[in-house]
Amino acid sequence: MEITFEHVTHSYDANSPLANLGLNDVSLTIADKKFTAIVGQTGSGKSTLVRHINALLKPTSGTINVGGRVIDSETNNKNLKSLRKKVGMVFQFPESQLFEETVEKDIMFGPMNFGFDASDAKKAANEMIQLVGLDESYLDKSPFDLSGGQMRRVAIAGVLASRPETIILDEPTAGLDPVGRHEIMELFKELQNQGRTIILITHNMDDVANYADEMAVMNQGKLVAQGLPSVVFNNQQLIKDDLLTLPKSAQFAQALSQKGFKFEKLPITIDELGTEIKQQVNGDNSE
Ligand SMILES: Nc1ncnc2c1ncn2[C@@H]1O[C@H](COP(=O)(O)OP(=O)(O)OP(=O)(O)O)[C@@H](O)[C@H]1O
Repeated sequence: MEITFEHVTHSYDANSPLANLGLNDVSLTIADKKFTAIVGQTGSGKSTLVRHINALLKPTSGTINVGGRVIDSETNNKNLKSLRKKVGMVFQFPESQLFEETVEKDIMFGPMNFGFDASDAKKAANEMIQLVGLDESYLDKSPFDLSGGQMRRVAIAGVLASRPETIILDEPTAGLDPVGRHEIMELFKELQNQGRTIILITHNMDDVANYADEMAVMNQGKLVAQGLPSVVFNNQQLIKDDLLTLPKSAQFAQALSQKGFKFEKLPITIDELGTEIKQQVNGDNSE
């Protein structure tokens, strides 16, 4: 589903549309079926931006077009179910929203709310628990008997169970250990491979470099850059202005530049860095 923001401004001050701007005249297209990362310093407007996609927030001015559904300041709260079924949102620390007695009931809650009948919701719970890397035996457990990482997976399964076309992830791996983070990121990539649109808010630039097709950089409510990660991470001005930090491979390449290595373009993943170093070392040897 393509998502387009046109001149979207959001003021958190109900009395003054020009004060406390969470978003300031943002125009942006998020491509269908791609993996798009939204980055920016804390308070730059990332969460405010994505909360407009399922109309949790309405723009003060401007419009958002979500696969043909237009959201503007006049959008009525009453008819949002079909939109919210299509756009699943995993909030920061989603496990804090678990509340049912069993994992199964928790995962079924979303689909039931969106009109699935009980047997379809049960089937979805069964599929999704496995998709997030837990076996069926977890379905009968209390969510509160699980580890933090397991609870996170259950909460994600609950969002996936309604089979949204677009999945918005607001720092979904915050607080997870590196192995847990890797597994969850691989799951999101797999969901994209199955045809979903993935939108990820993150502070982890390695995840952006490794998984995203496109990235958008926010600062003070404005969109300051958008494009391929390999291009955006090579925008020196963004780095200089402290609007973006580099993935580790690019940082390492920068350090190597001080030791005589030359990079026309900073490599942003370990694979790219490895290839560059190999070429340069082999090149030196053959001289
Ligand atoms: N409910 C709210 N009421 C008033 N101001 C808010 C509210 N939520 C966010 N803001 C303000 O809007 C701006 C953007 O906040 P937002 O949460 O969208 O940033 P963010 O980039 O997601 O930050 P973080 O990385 O810390 O999650 C900030 O200045 C913030 O203080």
